[in-house]
Amino acid sequence: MDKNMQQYLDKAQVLIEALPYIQRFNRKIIVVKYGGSAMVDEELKKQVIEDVTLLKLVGFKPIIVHGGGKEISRWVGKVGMEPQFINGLRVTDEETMEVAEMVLGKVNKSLVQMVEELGVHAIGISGKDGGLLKVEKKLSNGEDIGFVGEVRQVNTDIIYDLLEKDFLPIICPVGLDEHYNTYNINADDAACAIARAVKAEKLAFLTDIEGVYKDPSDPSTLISELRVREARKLMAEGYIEGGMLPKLQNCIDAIENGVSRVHILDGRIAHCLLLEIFTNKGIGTAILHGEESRYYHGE
Ligand SMILES: Nc1ncnc2c1ncn2[C@@H]1O[C@H](COP(=O)(O)OP(=O)(O)O)[C@@H](O)[C@H]1O
Ligand SMILES: CC(=O)N[C@@H](CCC(=O)OP(=O)(O)O)C(=O)O
Repeated sequence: MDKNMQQYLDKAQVLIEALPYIQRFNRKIIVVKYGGSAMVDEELKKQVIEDVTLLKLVGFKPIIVHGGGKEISRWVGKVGMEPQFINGLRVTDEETMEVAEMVLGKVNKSLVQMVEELGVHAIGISGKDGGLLKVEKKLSNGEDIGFVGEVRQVNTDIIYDLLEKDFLPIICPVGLDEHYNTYNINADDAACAIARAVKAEKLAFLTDIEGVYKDPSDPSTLISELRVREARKLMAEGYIEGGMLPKLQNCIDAIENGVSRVHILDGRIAHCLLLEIFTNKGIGTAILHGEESRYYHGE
């Protein structure tokens, strides 16, 4: 067989291998939390958007919930303020809230634009639209950190309507409280609340690190399968810091509340989403409820 023919056959084989996964996830909701840390490289950003668009085109129902923490910090710095975080959450005064909402709105529409360019219709909304995310003030260990919201209610109607009309929803983490004040929501919190509310088949957090390390200073301690009780232990013992704290808390929350599969993936790896969904490579960290394996039965 000539070399060209072999290459075509290899490509066909890849598609055939994807078949059981396409069947498994057909019409299923997959929430992709796309973090600001994994948005800094334009080429990678394009690949993430291509992956999500492909998921949509093969019959899944992806929803993107995005962050933009790095970009917000850059703009907060530009207006002469110092970004401040407590336990991975941004201390958000009125001025910071204004900057955050502007930046998140811009990120939102840039993602919409990229999906549209690929020929799929996306609708970008914030948690304010259609009463999507109703919040209460969130405290950090009892401390007031400003306009930081905890999601109390998700209006799933708007999400289902968009999915039914075949739009790809792209959601930014800003919400309203009962008095219609604007709140900044950690994007991991928003993604988890949405995944729970729609009972997503999968929630994937795309970030800028391989996954969860037992010891963040030693990459050989990457954990492939992390059980809820181990995750709690790691947090209690202080192995989890910064932005990984809300992420892991949300992973636990999601897996304990009806989301079937929860993963932390390295958004710096080209096409990490496709690799995770369509192959048995086992990249990143899978958060598991009990003793089950991250690999589907029979694989
Ligand atoms: N034990 C740990 N394992 C992996 N990452 C950790 C750990 N502890 C802290 N981190 C930090 O968490 C960061 C990911 O959180 P964050 O920067 O908020 O990402 P995102 O913007 O994608 O939400 C990593 O870049 C890493 O520096
Ligand atoms: C309250 C809070 O921390 N809000 C986050 C919202 C954006 C976000 O979460 O972005 P990443 O996913 O890129 O970290 C912030 O202001 O940075």
